[in-house]
Amino acid sequence: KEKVEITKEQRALIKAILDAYNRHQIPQDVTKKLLQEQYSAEENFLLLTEVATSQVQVLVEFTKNIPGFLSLDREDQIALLKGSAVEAMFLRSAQVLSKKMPSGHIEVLEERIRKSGMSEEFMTPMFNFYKSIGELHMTQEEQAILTTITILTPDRPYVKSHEAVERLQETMLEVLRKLCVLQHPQEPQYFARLLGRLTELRTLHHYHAEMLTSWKTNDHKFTPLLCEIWDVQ
Ligand SMILES: CC(C)NC(=O)n1c(-c2ccccc2)cc2c1CN(S(=O)(=O)c1cccs1)CC2
Repeated sequence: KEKVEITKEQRALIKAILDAYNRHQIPQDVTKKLLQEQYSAEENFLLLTEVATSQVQVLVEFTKNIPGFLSLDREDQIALLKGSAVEAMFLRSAQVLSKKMPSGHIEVLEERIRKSGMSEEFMTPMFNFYKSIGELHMTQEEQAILTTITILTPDRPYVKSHEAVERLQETMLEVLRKLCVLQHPQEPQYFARLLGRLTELRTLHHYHAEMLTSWKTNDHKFTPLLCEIWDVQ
């Protein structure tokens, strides 16, 4: 039986990331709006745009607190943010939905999301992903570090210093591996299941790109920040 121990440095890393993750949350009022009275598909779309935009702002702030991120090449920092924004948004959405919410809130949120002009074939994989994340019952640390690993993916488009990013990601992967062994001793495959979710995230990223084109054709407007981070228009 492997004796797993988290080093002092790794504990400091976990603390830094968890603090940043908890400090940079989407403002409650923005997500609360999603729960208010009945909206039309158009209004739901606008609300999601607002929530997604605020999530990107939160993502940028969170990323700046990832140890080592700001020492990366400046252009690589942008490439990593743009490459991971959609996946980080779906991960955060899944975490929002898997949180203990007052009964009925989840259903209302799901209803708002379903009725926002999104194509049906995108709904199924998206809600399957939310469900598969919810079933993992991730701890806060695991959520924060999994988001960090997603951001530090070396093979995003236009990343130049692949090795520098890979080194940072490997450090985070080792921390997550140890956390999984320590926090889920009965599930030896838990770490592998978490990494499997990252693969599922990439397929959602692909669906999302297709969605954007369909929204564009139906003349849906996005905010300048979403257009910038998603390379739209
Ligand atoms: C919490 C934030 C990050 N989640 C969020 O913005 N959601 C949520 C969501 C999930 C669970 C709880 C609350 C909200 C569902 C969807 C989005 C955004 N996208 S989108 O970015 O493609 C978008 C499409 C049109 C305008 S913005 C569409 C799907």
